[in-house]
Amino acid sequence: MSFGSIWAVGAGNMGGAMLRRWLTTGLDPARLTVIRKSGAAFAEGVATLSAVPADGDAPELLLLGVKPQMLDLVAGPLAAAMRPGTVLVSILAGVEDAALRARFPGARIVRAMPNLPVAIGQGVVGLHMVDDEPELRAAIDELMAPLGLVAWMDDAAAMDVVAAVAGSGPAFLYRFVDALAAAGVAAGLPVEQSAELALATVVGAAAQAGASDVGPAEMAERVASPGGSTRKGLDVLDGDAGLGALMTRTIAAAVARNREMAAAAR
Ligand SMILES: NC(=O)C1=CN([C@@H]2O[C@H](COP(=O)(O)OP(=O)(O)OC[C@H]3O[C@@H](n4cnc5c(N)ncnc54)[C@H](OP(=O)(O)O)[C@@H]3O)[C@@H](O)[C@H]2O)C=CC1
Ligand SMILES: O=C(O)[C@@H]1CCC=N1
Repeated sequence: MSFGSIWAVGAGNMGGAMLRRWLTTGLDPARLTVIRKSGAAFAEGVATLSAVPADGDAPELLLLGVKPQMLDLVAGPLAAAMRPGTVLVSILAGVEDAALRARFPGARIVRAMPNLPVAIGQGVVGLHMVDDEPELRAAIDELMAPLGLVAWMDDAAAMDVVAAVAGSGPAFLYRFVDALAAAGVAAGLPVEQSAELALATVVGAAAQAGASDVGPAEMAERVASPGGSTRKGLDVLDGDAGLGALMTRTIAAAVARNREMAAAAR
């Protein structure tokens, strides 16, 4: 990895998942300092602090992983501690490049939008950088590669959509699993068995789709025998008020909230 020293400010569900994956794929814990509100130990060999050190050696890379609403609590002390040229990777939903630049003058800013499956190397990380710095881009690619699929977005506005589709996406899928299980119960399956079958079905189907050389639409066709029961179910999902309309509203609501958080940070 090209970055010698890393500070992570915030190491909760998302920041923590990224850091743990980096540690399990070879990041030397001695190069990482975690700064989190509680100061609770993060991982063996990783220095953990409860506040930004006033006189510490500024890092080469800063991973900003607090909630967007906490940005102004940490920005002042962090900006004072950073050196010109520090790379700041922000995973804050919504918060735009200009808002980060205003708070961290002199930093080289990269926005990243990850999701929780990065913990097992099967996540998605959307990336956006305003400045054209090919070397930095290559270093960020190398940093993110162990986390899963990496996708650079040219358009900054697309990051709010990436946050909804990929960042929030796992939560939407978990709801689908629960809804499938609940529907199974409503149709007569025992509660625990329905939950087990629904989860195993989604895990197996997702893994197969991921390994397939045909798209999900064709995969669905292979399940639906002509005149069979899957077609009847798909007719419901594909209807006017079906899954397409529901997902459009779901993503629109999440994107709108990301844009609200962006506005609040301006
Ligand atoms: N959760 C997700 O799936 C995704 C989240 N994100 C983004 O990640 C960011 C973090 O979200 P998430 O991990 O879910 O949130 P969490 O609440 O799980 O983690 C927040 C982290 O911030 C730390 N923190 C809070 N206040 C301070 C402070 N004043 N100084 C230093 N550290 C502080 C907390 O410390 P402590 O550990 O001590 O409590 C914690 O480590 C958000 O900006 C969100 O938009 C992006 C994509 C997906
Ligand atoms: O809910 C949130 O605000 C963040 C953004 C993407 C996933 N979690």
